[in-house]
Amino acid sequence: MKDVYLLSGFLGSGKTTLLANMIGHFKEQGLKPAVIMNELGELNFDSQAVEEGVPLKEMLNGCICCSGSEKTEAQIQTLLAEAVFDVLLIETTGAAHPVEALDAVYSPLFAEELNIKGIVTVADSKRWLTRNDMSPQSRSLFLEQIRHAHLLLINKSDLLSDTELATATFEIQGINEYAPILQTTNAKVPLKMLQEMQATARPDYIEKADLGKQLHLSSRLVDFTGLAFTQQEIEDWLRTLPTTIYRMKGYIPIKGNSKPMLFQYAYGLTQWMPEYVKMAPKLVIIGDQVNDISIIGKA
Ligand SMILES: Nc1nc2c(ncn2[C@@H]2O[C@H](COP(=O)(O)OP(=O)(O)OP(=O)(O)O)[C@@H](O)[C@H]2O)c(=O)[nH]1
Repeated sequence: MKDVYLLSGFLGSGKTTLLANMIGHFKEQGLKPAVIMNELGELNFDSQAVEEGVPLKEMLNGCICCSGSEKTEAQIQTLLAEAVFDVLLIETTGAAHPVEALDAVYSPLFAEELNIKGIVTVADSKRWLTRNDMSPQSRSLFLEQIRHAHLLLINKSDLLSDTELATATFEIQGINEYAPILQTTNAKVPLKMLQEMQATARPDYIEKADLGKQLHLSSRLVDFTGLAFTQQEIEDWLRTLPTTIYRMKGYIPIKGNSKPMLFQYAYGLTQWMPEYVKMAPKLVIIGDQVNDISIIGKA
């Protein structure tokens, strides 16, 4: 399995600086990192931060979330097919919502090959103190990026006084009490903290994880091999789920159909599409407390 890290944070918060640090860490361990970066502009200046020899896919003119998750899926598939790497680092644009970013990298097609370690959010501490000057939309995105992080860096701590830093840390911790939180300068994070991240609910992990950890935004892969449902049964099951299940995608075996149907669920809306290739009947579920929900057809 290849570990995947998503780097989230506002424009200029220090994501590229973190990316360079992480590449250094993994190389020291003898691991080969690959990188997907995306920029809103025409030219990606940040890619200069990635050293030569690191497989790099750039997505220009869009971000992971709004250019469609298919594009990211295709890029990851190309990387898996063509490049030799152990760890995948994905820098999202500052405008990316973390749920969308996670959604884009979690496909049933390669769920068994990738181990999503989670989202590292770089929070610009200086900006945090002046967040009330931001537009309501930007401020809300800033909060979402903090709320859904699996590891939180309170970066640019060198620009704050001790009192300001304590205030920022206390306030940010109040929004996300589950993620480990670290005050950083130049996004310097110890390798151990990265290695301890885990956002994928695998059976062995579910048993071991303590309750606090299970509250994170996480994903879960369900295998429907040997089962079949009617679309109505699935729709009825969806209505029993909590609103903190944000997203599902995958292939669901339907009674009377020889091939599982492509299924998408986002914010209460479902979409069914016939699939002409026989895909493995697997479904990815993304949400908070994803381990706790009961799965249709499973005891
Ligand atoms: N003072 C200070 N500057 C920092 C720190 N971390 C990063 N910077 C600087 O902040 C600027 C932005 O850092 P980047 O790493 O490019 O931030 P980014 O989030 O990738 O920015 P975008 O790609 O524009 O979204 C750079 O000039 C960094 O050198 C820090 O802890 N303290």
